[in-house]
Amino acid sequence: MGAAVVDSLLQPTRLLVARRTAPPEFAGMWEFPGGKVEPGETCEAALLRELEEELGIRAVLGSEIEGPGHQGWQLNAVAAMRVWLAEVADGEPAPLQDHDEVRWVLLDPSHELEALPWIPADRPILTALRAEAAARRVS
Ligand SMILES: Nc1nc2c([nH]c(=O)n2[C@H]2C[C@H](O)[C@@H](COP(=O)(O)OP(=O)(O)OP(=O)(O)O)O2)c(=O)[nH]1
Repeated sequence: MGAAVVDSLLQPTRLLVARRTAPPEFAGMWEFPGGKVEPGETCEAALLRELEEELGIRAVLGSEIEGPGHQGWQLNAVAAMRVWLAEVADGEPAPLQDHDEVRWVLLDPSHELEALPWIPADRPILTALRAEAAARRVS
């Protein structure tokens, strides 16, 4: 599962993005930090653990960005990923594991976000995230 770490769950304006170092077909591409559930873990606990291991942060989770399927967002023929909004509770995000760079980017306007070479399967998730952020924006 993945985390859409934003600057504020209440009024998200920036997203924390991470650049993968492996495997070769995804190295250099940007993604939502996260990873797989270990035996006996809930999805939420696994996500919090991955954020700590990968980025050195303690986070609080917000709502799930619901995907079209039961398992969330389809990544390829065999894998899917559920994604939660999250906010940093403690620590400064750093690329400790699996990534070589992390960056805060504006959700809207989206040029910077869209211009990054994302893992292609993540683009529909970005669209849903931006729609959620726009809905929360106080006008
Ligand atoms: N974490 C993550 N994985 C993604 C995203 N988009 C995407 O297609 N994937 C793919 C890449 C991998 O093939 C697969 C799972 O990656 P992963 O990072 O959770 O798993 P991993 O086996 O590399 O590492 P781990 O669970 O041991 O931390 O999902 C994304 O936004 N975040």
